[in-house]
Amino acid sequence: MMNVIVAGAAGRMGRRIGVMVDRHPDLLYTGGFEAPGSPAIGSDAGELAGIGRNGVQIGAGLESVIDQGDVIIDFTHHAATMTFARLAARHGKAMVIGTTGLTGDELAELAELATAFPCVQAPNMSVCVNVLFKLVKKTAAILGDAYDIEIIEAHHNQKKDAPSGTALKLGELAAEGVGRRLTEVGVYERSGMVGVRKPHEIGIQSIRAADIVGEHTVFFAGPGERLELTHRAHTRDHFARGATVAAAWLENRPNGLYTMFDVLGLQDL
Ligand SMILES: NC(=O)C1=CN([C@@H]2O[C@H](COP(=O)(O)OP(=O)(O)OC[C@H]3O[C@@H](n4cnc5c(N)ncnc54)[C@H](O)[C@@H]3O)[C@@H](O)[C@H]2O)C=CC1
Ligand SMILES: O=C(O)C1=N[C@H](C(=O)O)C[C@H](O)C1
Repeated sequence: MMNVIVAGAAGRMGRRIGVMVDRHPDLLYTGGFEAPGSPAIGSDAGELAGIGRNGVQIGAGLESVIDQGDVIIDFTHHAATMTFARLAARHGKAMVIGTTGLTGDELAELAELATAFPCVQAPNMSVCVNVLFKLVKKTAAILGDAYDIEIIEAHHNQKKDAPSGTALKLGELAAEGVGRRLTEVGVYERSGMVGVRKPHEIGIQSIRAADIVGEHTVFFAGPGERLELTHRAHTRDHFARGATVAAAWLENRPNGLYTMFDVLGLQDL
């Protein structure tokens, strides 16, 4: 049994994670917190999640609740995530990080910190998106440079980061499939007389509209045809369920930085 602390418990994901923790037989919702100053502080976590009062009072910041759980599930903001990871390392707590927008330096620090605690970090906790990750790298390797690769992602109009963490990971894996790095070939904006498309570019474009939960399409466009691989999320529940599966998977796990490939057993595919 793992006692769970939900970071950002009042958020879109935090509330659904509360539901999925409550449904998971090996998890117990024992702590939750929000940013200092949040109106949710002091309220009941169960009521926030819509599962009925559970007696867990929302705290102000992780330090106020860190002794209430074994694993922290974090879907907040990248700068906050790093603060939580430093605390988790100090207190030997496990962590599931779904928050996106982490910088290269933050990801490097996280890898270092994770020598002191077990952590699953993934820009997308959905089973099918992690299958898509595998398919995209293999498809890029099969089709090679004869096919232009482009990515379009669409999310709700409240999303703060762009491109999505999922789109960036799709781009990284597609680039790896053709033996390159996204940092060399990624193109994130085309506006004005941009000239003809350079060979090997991987364009990533973002749509932000209404309440779109999350959609990603990878285009492999070649002479006279194209292949489109698309994932569409219907609700946030599959992300939240994936996060709870990861939290349970971390019980008695050695320290280290893991991905959803490890959790789902996809690492060797
Ligand atoms: N990995 C995945 O499968 C998924 C990742 N995400 C990512 O999760 C993050 C959150 O997304 P949403 O829930 O839609 O955002 P949201 O804005 O609805 O929720 C974020 C919550 O975190 C809280 N928060 C911010 N700073 C905090 C701090 N210092 N301490 C405690 N709480 C703090 C906010 O008050 C808010 O309640 C984003 O980075 C998003 O890209 C979202 C869905 C799936
Ligand atoms: O902000 C969201 O909502 C989502 N963010 C993640 C991302 O940035 O990839 C995952 C999912 O697409 C939903």
